[in-house]
Amino acid sequence: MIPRPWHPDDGGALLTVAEMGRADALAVATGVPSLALMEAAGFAVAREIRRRWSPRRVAVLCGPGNNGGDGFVVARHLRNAGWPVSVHLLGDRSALKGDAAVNAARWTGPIGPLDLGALDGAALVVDALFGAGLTRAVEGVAGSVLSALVAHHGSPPVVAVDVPSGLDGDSGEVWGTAVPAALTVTFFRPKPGHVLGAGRALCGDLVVADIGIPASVLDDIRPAAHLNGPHLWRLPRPGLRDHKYTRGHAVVFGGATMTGAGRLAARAARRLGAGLLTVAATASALPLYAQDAPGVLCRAIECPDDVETLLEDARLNALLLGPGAGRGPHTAARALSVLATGRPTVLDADALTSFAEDPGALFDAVTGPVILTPHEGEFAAIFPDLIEGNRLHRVRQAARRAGAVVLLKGPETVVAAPDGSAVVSTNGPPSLATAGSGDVLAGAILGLLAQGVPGREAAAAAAWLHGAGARRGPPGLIAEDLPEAMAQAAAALPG
Ligand SMILES: NC(=O)C1=CN([C@@H]2O[C@H](COP(=O)(O)OP(=O)(O)OC[C@H]3O[C@@H](n4cnc5c(N)ncnc54)[C@H](O)[C@@H]3O)[C@@H](O)[C@H]2O)[C@H](O)CC1
Ligand SMILES: [K+]
Repeated sequence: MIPRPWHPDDGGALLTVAEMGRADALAVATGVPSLALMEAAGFAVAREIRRRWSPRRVAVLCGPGNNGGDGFVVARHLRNAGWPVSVHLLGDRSALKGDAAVNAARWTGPIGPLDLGALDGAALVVDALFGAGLTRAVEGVAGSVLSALVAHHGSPPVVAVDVPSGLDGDSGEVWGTAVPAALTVTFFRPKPGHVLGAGRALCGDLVVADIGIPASVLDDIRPAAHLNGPHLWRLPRPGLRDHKYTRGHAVVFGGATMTGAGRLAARAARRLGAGLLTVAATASALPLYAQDAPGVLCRAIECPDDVETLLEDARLNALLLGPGAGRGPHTAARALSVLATGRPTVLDADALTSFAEDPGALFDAVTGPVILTPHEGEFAAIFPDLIEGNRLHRVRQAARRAGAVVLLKGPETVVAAPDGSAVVSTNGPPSLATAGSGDVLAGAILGLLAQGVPGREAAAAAAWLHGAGARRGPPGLIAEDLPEAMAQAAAALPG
């Protein structure tokens, strides 16, 4: 039975290169010969090729390590199926070791050198040059071949073994040059680099093949990163005995002039199930909030004392500050008052940038469950030393430093918790890049917090529903469409 190709919505663990190496070793320790793993890997790549293309001239480019070893297995299976196959090796055959050497010996055809001539007449190229072992930019003749393949713009199509050569499997960043693949076949579980940054586009179709590594190895590895999906969290479902007072009472601190952001957040919180929603804003702005949604409660706050009085009400169990708040000391001061309650709190937008001069003041004030929801610019404002490099590492470090869940928005939204666990969300379509989309996301998290969903799960679930809701919407999606679309996506989930 050919396994259904893995789809990003399948979710599941993301294994770093090191974790994948441990999975390999644990599998071997359970009695699975490493040679069997290589055979299964190469067989899977050949199988996926044969599923997609009719027989044609294939050039298999083999590197000096086990990625190259996989390539020899691919070549053997394609030739056994009657395909015309040529193999081109980087480096000397005598330098091959272990399973790669065994499979080079099992290849009974000629082994040519890796050079630009290897591509002549090829109607398909198998990239088995470098995989998990890549440690630096590919140079020399291999670099020239990669550059030539890049220049060919996918003609002939390239099939990458494990990862496209040149791609860092952990970060999705490129070491110098990397070849865009029409198809990437990886093994056991995807790597962060398959779903982050440049890696997402470079991989083309991603197939995650089962090569015989028992899933039980994950119990030992305990992977820190997961692809987001409904299996990671549970949405609250109101029961027969529930009523508005049992489904939480959320508060949106609304802007005095920019009221749109607060209104979107309030709508999202209610659509995600908050029982009661109070908008706290200046008296002059309240009519705008009230007329927008009759179901919203309004509370005038004109000064810090009014905020303190409001927060004395312990029924207000989830708080959001930031959308439309305006950047400055007044917003920072209000954020500190909100954080002092220790109640589940979402800080977004200006509630983050207002601490740009002193991020430590924000982090020191975090005592309860707090979720920060910056986009890249707001992230840079409060984590100025974490703006370069591996996205997963950056957000993890930020979460640890802040002692809060950090959700960094982008084409791949990353949610990290202070304990190092992280979730990558890749289901958000480009249509989410529209004004107000972030306000809706912050409000959705608030709505789930109000119903008792823990911070990390609330952020992950909201991020996933944000993408799923947007994908249900029209291409010309506007933020106003999102709360209801997200509620529909939530309703469509089983259980
Ligand atoms: N369960 C598994 O993980 C399986 C993995 N398989 C395949 O094995 C490769 C990883 O093999 P490895 O030998 O560790 O590394 P590579 O083949 O990716 O790299 C070869 C070798 O190249 C050297 N090197 C690194 N960077 C450069 C560079 N820029 N220029 C030149 N040389 C470089 C370095 O010494 C590397 O060791 C994995 O991707 C899978 O395809 C198993 O076959 C199946 C199970
Ligand atoms: K490769």
